[in-house]
This record gives sequence, C-alpha cells and structure tokens, in this order.
Amino acid sequence: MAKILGYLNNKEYQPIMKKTENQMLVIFGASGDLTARKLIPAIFNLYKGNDLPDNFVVLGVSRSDLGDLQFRSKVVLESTYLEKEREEFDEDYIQKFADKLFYEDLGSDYDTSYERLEKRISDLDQKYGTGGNHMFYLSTPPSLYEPIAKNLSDQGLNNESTGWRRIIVEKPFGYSLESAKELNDGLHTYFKEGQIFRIDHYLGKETVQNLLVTRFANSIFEPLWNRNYIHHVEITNAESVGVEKRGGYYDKSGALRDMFQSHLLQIVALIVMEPPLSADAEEIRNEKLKALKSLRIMNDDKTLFENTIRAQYVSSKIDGQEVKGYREEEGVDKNSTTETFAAVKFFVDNWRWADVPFYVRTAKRMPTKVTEVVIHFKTPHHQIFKESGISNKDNKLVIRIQPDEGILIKFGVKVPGQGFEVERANMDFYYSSLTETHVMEAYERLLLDAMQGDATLYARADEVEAAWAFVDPILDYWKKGKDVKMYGYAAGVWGPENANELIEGVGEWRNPSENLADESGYCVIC
Ligand SMILES: NC(=O)C1=CN([C@@H]2O[C@H](COP(=O)(O)OP(=O)(O)OC[C@H]3O[C@@H](n4cnc5c(N)ncnc54)[C@H](OP(=O)(O)O)[C@@H]3O)[C@@H](O)[C@H]2O)C=CC1
Ligand SMILES: O=C1O[C@H](COP(=O)(O)O)[C@@H](O)[C@H](O)[C@H]1O
Repeated sequence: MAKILGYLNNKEYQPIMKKTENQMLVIFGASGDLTARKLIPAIFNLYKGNDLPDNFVVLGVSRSDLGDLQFRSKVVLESTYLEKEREEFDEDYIQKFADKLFYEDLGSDYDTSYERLEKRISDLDQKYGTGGNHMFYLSTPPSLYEPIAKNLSDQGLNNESTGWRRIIVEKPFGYSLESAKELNDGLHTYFKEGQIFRIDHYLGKETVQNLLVTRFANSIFEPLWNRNYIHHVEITNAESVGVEKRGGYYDKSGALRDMFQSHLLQIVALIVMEPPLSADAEEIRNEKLKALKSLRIMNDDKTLFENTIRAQYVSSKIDGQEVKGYREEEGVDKNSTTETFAAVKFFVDNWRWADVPFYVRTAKRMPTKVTEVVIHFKTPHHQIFKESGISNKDNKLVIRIQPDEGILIKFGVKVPGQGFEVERANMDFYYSSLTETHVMEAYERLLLDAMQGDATLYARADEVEAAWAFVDPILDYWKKGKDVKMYGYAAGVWGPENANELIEGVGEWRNPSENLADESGYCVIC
C-alpha cells in the first residue's frame, strides 16, 4: 500500500512513503468525463501533496482534435473540476502542473496513429526523463480495452526491457462471466497479469480498506466474526442522484452490474475473507478469491425468485421539485427493464459463515447518499433483562463507508436508577477525528498505488470472474422476466416496499437517515 499511517506520540499521523519512480501516465479517453472529473483532479492532488516523482508527465490520448494547450485548458486551466484549486493556488503553481500535461490525437486511422503515438511517447520520455516507465490508463468505452492493448503490443509498448509497462483498466470489466473471461484472455495475450491493474474505486476508499484493519488489527472483533455470534449482515449502497448524464451506459448495465458485481462484492469479500498471512497483495487477493468462491450460487428459479428483488425509480417530487422517473431520463429506453434498485439475499458456504444470511441492496434515487455495512449480532442465549424489551439483537456494528466515514457500535447499557432497565447506547468513531490532514480520494490513492506497482487494492482476474459467476445466474433469471416483477419506487424513497419482504425473517433494513421524499409508495411496473 502506498501510505501506511504510523501513530506518533504527539497524536499526529505520519505517512510512511514508498518510492514512486519517474514515469509517464498515458490516458486513453483523455477527452472524456472520467479524465476531467476524477483522473486529473486526482493527479493534481498528488502534485499538491508532493507525491509525484520528479520526472512525471501525463499524455492524454483520444480521437478529439486537441493540442497540448487545448487539453491543458480543458482539464486544468478552465476545468470546473479544478475551480476551487485555481482559487486556492497561485497561477504559476497551477501552470506548472498544467505544463506536465500533453495530448496526442489518435484520429481514426489506428495503424498509423499508434506508430505516431509510440514516437510521441519516446520523445517525451527522452525530453522529460520519465525513465521508460509507462502506465497506460484505459478510460475509454470497454469495447476498446482489448484493441488498445493489442495496438500497444504491436508497437512494443508492452515490452518491459527498457522500463516497466502497466495497464489500468476501468470498469465495467465485462458484461457477464463469459465476456469477462474473454476480456481477461484478450488482455493476457498482450500483458502479463502482473502488469494489469483492474480498477475498483471502492477499494481506494479509506473506510473500505479499514475493514481489513478493523478485522485483523484488533482482537476484539475477530473472535466474534463468525456464525456463532453474527445473526446477519446487511449492506446498503444508496445514491440520491439518478443516472445523470450516463443513461446510455446505465441502461445497458443496471444496478446489479454497475455496483453489485464490482464494488459491493468486493466489500462482501473483505467481510467474508479469512485472515491473510500478511498484508501482501497476493495474500490478500488469494483470500478474497476464496471468499468470492464460497458465495452460494443461486441457480434455480425458486431460489432466485425468493432471494432477489429489482425495481426502477418512477417520477416523484423531492423537496417540492419534480424528479424524472428512470424511463424519462436521457439515453434510457422508454420501455426499459433495467433495474435501478437491486436487493439480494445470499449465503456463504464455508465453515465461518454457514447459515448466516447476507442482505445487500443498492440503488439510485434514494433519500440520501450512503454506503454502510451493518453486522447484526445474535441475541444472547439466555436473556435476564428481557422485561426491558432490549435484547442483544440490538447489538450492531455499523461500518460507515461514506459519508461521515466511521464505525458505530450499538449496545445496551443500564439506565441509572433502580432495577435493570436497559437502554441503547452508541459508541461512535468518526474518521475525520483522526486527522486534520488530507485523506486521499479513492482515485488518488489507487493511481499512486499503481504508480508504485502495488496491486493490493486492484481486483485480480480470478476475483472478477468469481464475482461474475455469482451474478450471472441472477442476471439470466431477471432477463427471462417470467415471474420476476420490476417494481417501481418513487424517486427519493428507500426502494420498493417489497424489498422488506426479503429481510422480514430477520428484522428490517436499517434506515441510515431520514426519508427526504415528499411522496412514497410502490407499484408493479411489469
Ligand atoms: N464517468 C464516470 O463517472 C465513470 C466512468 N467509468 C468508466 O470509465 C470509462 C470512461 O468513461 P467516461 O469518461 O465517462 O466516458 P466518455 O464517453 O466521457 O469518454 C470516453 C472517452 O473515450 C474516448 N475514445 C473513444 N474512442 C476512442 C479510441 N478509439 N481511442 C481512444 N479514445 C477513444 C473518447 O474520446 P474521443 O471521442 O475524443 O475519442 C472519450 O475521451 C468507461 O469505461 C466508463 O465505464 C467508470 C466509473 C465511473
Ligand atoms: O462505479 C460507479 O460508482 C458510482 C458511485 O461511486 P461513489 O464513489 O460516488 O459511491 C456510481 O454513481 C456509478 O453509477 C458507478 O458506475
């Protein structure tokens, strides 16, 4: 990992630095949204934090007709995503950063343009001393991942004889198990697994990484972390926004592919996994793989019917404002059957987790943006304070991944006075109380890790395939559409009421915040 927090006596946290070698970052899809919104701001933060090596340049690549100066204006000097930074820092400082950025227009003739690209990379290498180390970031439509890898290989740009060569691949990584395998095979034709970094930005979030530390750096949680003490596990990932400008992409994807297959199953893997031998990337990824392989695959219609729910948001009013339904969004088919809400109940078939149900839900247009993991502990086997109505079932460990990152423990305490009246109490830890210093954003952290060759927080080929193997039967079942209803939920509520049926046997979904919607209700769309 790039930075490890060391605790000093004066209660300040000091990052322990790893070396970042001189290098060039080549971004394919440089004229796109992700580059301007996430990648360049992340690189600016690394620049600000002195985390970039002395000799470092970014070469943006796409088909748009831009030059170096236009690219610098677009993504730095006039970018809305760096407005605050331009106000905070003087012009020279910003310009010095912008001067590290270059652009190569690929045009549409790929054969000659890749020769030209190779020459440009070599010229920049010579001029700026980037040491022949090249990181290729594929931020293009996924259909181009393999062709780009091939074109790079044809130009010898995968060859590590004069420096290291790495390739970062954006999500979605495949559309199904079969396509993910094809993509892995395709990439492996041109790059070795050790050169491939599959990004999952949730793994770059501090609190997701903290799941590992909470579990394996303490002795108070791990002894309870099993079927003997845990009643069920609940994960909520809610976004208040709709599909925004990505309707075209989202309509072919849906909540299960977009969030569940990648980010949420990675979180599940970190909860389920056995302790790794060490914090080494391969050790951690081996354990995550075993965890993903132990998810019980649901492959009969009855199980799939009983354990999965999908829904779409319909138009509503939030804070008095009209909000579009999913089918009215730009780029979305008017008769779309793509889910914007997915809830899945499943089991993990291994010694630690046998019979413990996991409930995971993810959706757009919910009342608020929140991601949290809730570990619900079992009721004590003998209850001596049961008159108070509070049992150990209320013991919960809530790991808040975002926002207000932190950990909350809910437990029972005695109400002062006569008798044994039990009241709920909260023990709350906020990440923000740890340090005033800058906490790296996910993309910033992941870019720096890849620049340092650390793949711990990147998904390995076999992990991605194991996640697809679990998700594929659900997608196939939903596609059949036969008895699978597409429920509707008013934009701004916690999904369809039917989602409660999924979790009814063990209680109800935890409500992480007030319901902000003016209207609520549900219906059956199809
Ligand atoms: N935006 C986001 O929030 C997120 C995006 N992603 C993923 O990141 C990737 C990029 O997304 P996003 O930026 O939103 O998409 P955009 O559609 O905004 O950008 C796509 C980019 O790819 C470029 N492109 C198209 N064809 C080629 C080509 N043949 N060679 C090189 N570049 C090409 C386009 O530029 P031009 O037309 O000039 O060639 C454009 O710069 C996608 O895989 C997406 O799934 C993942 C998570 C979040
Ligand atoms: O990968 C994606 O993630 C975002 C949510 O990310 P977050 O860090 O804001 O929680 C989601 O909006 C998008 O649809 C999905 O592709």
